[in-house]
Amino acid sequence: MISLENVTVTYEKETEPALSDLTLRIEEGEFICVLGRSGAGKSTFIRTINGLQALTKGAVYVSGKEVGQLSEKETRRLRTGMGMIFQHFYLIPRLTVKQNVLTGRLGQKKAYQNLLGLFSEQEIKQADYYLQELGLTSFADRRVEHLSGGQKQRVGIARAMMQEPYILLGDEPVASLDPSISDSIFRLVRTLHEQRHLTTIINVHDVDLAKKYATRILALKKGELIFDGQPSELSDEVYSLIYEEESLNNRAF
Ligand SMILES: Nc1ncnc2c1ncn2[C@@H]1O[C@H](COP(=O)(O)OP(=O)(O)OP(=O)(O)O)[C@@H](O)[C@H]1O
Repeated sequence: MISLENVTVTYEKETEPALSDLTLRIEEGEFICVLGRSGAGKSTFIRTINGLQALTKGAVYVSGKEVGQLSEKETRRLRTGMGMIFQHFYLIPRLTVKQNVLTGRLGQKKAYQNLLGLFSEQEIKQADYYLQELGLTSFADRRVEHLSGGQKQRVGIARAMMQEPYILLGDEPVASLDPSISDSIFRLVRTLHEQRHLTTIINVHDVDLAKKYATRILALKKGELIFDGQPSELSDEVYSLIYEEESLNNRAF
């Protein structure tokens, strides 16, 4: 359902590509974790899927359509179908938990409805449903600036689910959270993934989380795909390859 064909991204003024000739297919309903050292290309990879990243070469297809060739309207529809969760949550601090969750619907509404903050009864019911699913009902009227990191990420997930996405993308969603909270966030995401057959693609630093929750692991190193396999296939050798330091000889001083 998602395919990348020879995708290369080289940022302006950079000599090395951030993604180098990536070709792979992701099927509906997979739970993918993307591993790699800092700067390996994980965020760039996620952005190629939701069309936020211009490609230097190659093409990305989602549901058979080439992402870079969509009209504005089609791009908006594509993004509505993709929920995103982020390391820094990107919530609106002064709004309540429930108001933040409701903003997940804004992409599907007309501008005047957004301006007036109009939500239908059905949307409010849906927000209540996700608040409950994510254990946030008792926080619904609290401003998000007063929540803990784990609670904020649960709001982020509920907001993403309000889009009724068929793809969930996560860019280091647990990087600022402690290990037990990170595990509970992954458990929630895995449950939503299973209930809704969500295709889920998440960047993560923690290899144990990837092994515990993913159905498939990808690893990037300097923009190249160096591992694509089942969690059980991620051996110590592969692990070392992903995370080894560059040798001093190869380092530019
Ligand atoms: N806007 C940009 N302009 C120039 N170079 C960039 C830009 N964004 C990323 N890069 C470079 O591209 C490479 C890949 O970056 P990317 O953010 O995709 O990696 P990452 O694996 O997500 O890293 P991290 O785990 O630190 O978030 C890095 O060398 C980075 O410095």
